[in-house]
Amino acid sequence: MALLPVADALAQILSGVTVLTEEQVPLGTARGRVLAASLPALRTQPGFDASAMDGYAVRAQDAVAGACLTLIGESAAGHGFDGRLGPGEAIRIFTGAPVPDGADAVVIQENTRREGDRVTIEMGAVAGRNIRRRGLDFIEGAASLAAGSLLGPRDMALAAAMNYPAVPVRRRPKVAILATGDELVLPGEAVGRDQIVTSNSFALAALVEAEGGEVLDLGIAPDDFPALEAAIRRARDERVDVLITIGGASVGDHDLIQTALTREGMTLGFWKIAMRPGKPLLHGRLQGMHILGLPGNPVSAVVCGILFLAPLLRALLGRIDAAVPRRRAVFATAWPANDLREDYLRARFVADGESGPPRVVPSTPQDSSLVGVLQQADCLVIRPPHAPAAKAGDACEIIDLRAAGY
Ligand SMILES: Nc1nc2c(c(=O)[nH]1)N[C@H]1C(S)=C(S)[C@@H](COP(=O)(O)OP(=O)(O)OC[C@H]3O[C@@H](n4cnc5c(N)ncnc54)[C@H](O)[C@@H]3O)O[C@H]1N2
Ligand code: MOO
Repeated sequence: MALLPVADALAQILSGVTVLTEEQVPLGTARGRVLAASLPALRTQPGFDASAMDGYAVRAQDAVAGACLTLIGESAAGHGFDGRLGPGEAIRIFTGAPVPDGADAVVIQENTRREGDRVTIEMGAVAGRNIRRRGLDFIEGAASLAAGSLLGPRDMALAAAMNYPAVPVRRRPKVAILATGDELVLPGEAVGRDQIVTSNSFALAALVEAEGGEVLDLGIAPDDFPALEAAIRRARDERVDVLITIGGASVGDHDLIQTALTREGMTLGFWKIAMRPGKPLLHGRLQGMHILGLPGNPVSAVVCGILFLAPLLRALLGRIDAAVPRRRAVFATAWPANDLREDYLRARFVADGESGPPRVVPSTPQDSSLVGVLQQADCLVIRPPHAPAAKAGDACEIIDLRAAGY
């Protein structure tokens, strides 16, 4: 059976996505959430012409160098001056305070000399100088935050300044994670002679949380149908949006996950893709659930998580930037030709101080069981199917794992 190309597998997963419903959350809890609607400004900022400096509000035509003006009052932030500035007059003003009617410039106090209620201008004023015009920042009604954006600290500042006490965001996707295998124990448990510690469940839970999802941890199921089917039913009963299974996806006698999922009602989308690591990836739907059956090898599970689970979660959240970003790099060493599977090589950047695209060295060995190599990697080098042998200096495409926060 021909293996499905990586791009087709991703397109198939994303084609079945319905964006999640929206909910209102208090602004203070909205960091990391995805906006469900664009937010127009609810006010104009600044709402009045405001001083950018501490000094004196003046009429520029009066405040020439050497002029002596009469001080008639004060305008402070939160306490503006009620009257109007007349010819030959000045008003003491502070940063953020409303510029009084009649004034058209602010002279900073370092450029003046003050004696009682007299202010001598030492450097002439320029009309408009040191004044932030009303609406300089944003205007009421103008759309400033786009639907589908992920709210970070700077977005929070703008939403607050625009006067939103709460914002409409997408519901968090709920993701069940099921590790499978008789050999698995949890970190800290006694590890028998034939056993290993589950690592994938932790990587994938972290990935789900980093992408704004909520994890339902289904723990570890042994390689038997009753246990697997009970876990699948639990995910279905909890109405999760995505069920991730780890392991048991290949062709061995103990690889039961596809049969268990099918028995529980899954409609298979695809199984086996032209990718290394990640060949036995499985995708299907069971009622409302998206199902991703990830291979058990730790690198395969994590790379499939980055390539397929992250975009799936972003699509469910309606994110504008659903694709995992790729960038150009160059090989710092030679690398052999590729076969029919699209390869995602764990690689490190060469810190040689040179400018230009990053130079990368694929790690050796590339075995998909190596958690240590994966953790040390800076990026994944993408090798298209049948890519010819590369020599040092040849261009390549990478996923920058560190920049992506993975
Ligand atoms: N005859 C063939 N054998 C295999 C093929 C194939 O095409 N023909 N594909 C290989 C590829 S590629 C992969 S990838 C693996 C995937 O196998 P499974 O998805 O069935 O995974 P398991 O056999 O259950 O486990 C593989 C490996 O990973 C370890 N593992 C499993 N779960 C975890 C976990 N939660 N944390 C850490 N490590 C885990 C498990 O102990 C095994 O060592 O199949 C190849 N075989
Ligand atoms: O594709 Mo498997 O994922 O090479 O190790």
